[in-house]
Amino acid sequence: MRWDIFCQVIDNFGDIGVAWRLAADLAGRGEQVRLWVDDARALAWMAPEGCAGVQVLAWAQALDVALVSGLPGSDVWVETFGCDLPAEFVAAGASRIAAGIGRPVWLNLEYLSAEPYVERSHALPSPARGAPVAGGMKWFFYPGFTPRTGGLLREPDLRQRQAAFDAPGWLAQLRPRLRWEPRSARPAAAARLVSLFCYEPAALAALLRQLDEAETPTHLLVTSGRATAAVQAILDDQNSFNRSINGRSQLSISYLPMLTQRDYDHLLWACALNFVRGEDSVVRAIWAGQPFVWQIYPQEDGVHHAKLDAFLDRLQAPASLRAAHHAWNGPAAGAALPDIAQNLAGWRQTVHEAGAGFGAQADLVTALLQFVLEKR
Ligand SMILES: Cc1cn([C@H]2C[C@H](O)[C@@H](COP(=O)(O)OP(=O)(O)O[C@H]3O[C@@H](C)[C@H](O)[C@@H](O)[C@H]3O)O2)c(=O)[nH]c1=O
Repeated sequence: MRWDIFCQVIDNFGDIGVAWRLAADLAGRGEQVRLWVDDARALAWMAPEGCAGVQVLAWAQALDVALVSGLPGSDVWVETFGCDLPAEFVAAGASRIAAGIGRPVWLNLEYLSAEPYVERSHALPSPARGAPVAGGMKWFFYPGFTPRTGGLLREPDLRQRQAAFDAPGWLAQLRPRLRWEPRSARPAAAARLVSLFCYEPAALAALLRQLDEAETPTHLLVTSGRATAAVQAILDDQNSFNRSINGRSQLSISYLPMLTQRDYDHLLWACALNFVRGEDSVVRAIWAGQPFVWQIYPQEDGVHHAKLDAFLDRLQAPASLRAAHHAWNGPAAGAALPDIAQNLAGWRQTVHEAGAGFGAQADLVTALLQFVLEKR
């Protein structure tokens, strides 16, 4: 089938990250995908090699009815995260339908949540704005953690790639690309690797302090962008610097370049603990099977706290892992960060068991293909 996937970049990398992963997964299964995006800049580092079967187009091109009318028609329209399809694109599709040339299935791929409403809302229709198009219906497709949802993105070859992964070899080629933070300890060969992808968590200084004062060395691999800026802001602030990096000097810090999406997976597989954020990387952390702490995308009205708790319930997280998440996501005066070294083995077990359960369910693209075939 041919797919038109639309993506509007609001902020950060999750919109384009999810849209790209979906497009590439579909193409990997033989589907033809046009990905329309209003800001494709992140793809230059996320997926520099592109993907056979995925054509990236500028959103602005979809406003050109003549251009769209000249393209081959498609079988499925996907608007990611409620971005409305351009009226011009819908109009071009409507004339095609009026001429009896196909009728696309129109979907809205929603945000990921473990909350109960997802099972209730998944696969519900709603009257589409371009009513005569697509049978007048647009379908809500919700990713999720249970069989009554649309599932989680997981490429069919993921397990194989993971099993063949050579962590020491991958880390050796990464090393020359790292930028060492001179205010931290020198990287120790035997250090535990921890990756950090976050916004500005209130407990970041506490984490640095704990790792620095631990019994054993840690090498913190800090992702490019906000995580790097957040760590540097703590180190630059003399007060919190003194409070954070003043112990046994067990913590070394390196800054990563922007990694490709594939290499970000490799990072998660290579580390003994991953701090992840947003929608896409938390799913990748689950598949990595290593313990993780998730910083959920904060929403102004605070509704993300309920969303976080629903996720922790779904994970069957033990009290220590819940406390870690509450400290990591909490307000400045929130819960204390539990001792990581003491809890790591238990957290690994939790992630392992939850991942096995989620992995036994149909993945999102499998579910999506089946859904589209039913609605055609
Ligand atoms: C750090 C890093 C990330 N990535 C990728 C992994 C993911 O696909 C993507 C990051 O996306 P996320 O994990 O979702 O986190 P994010 O915080 O960047 O994106 C957020 O965007 C908001 C608009 C959404 O509402 C949030 O739910 C969330 O998705 O970037 C790389 O490819 N290379 C890297 O070096």
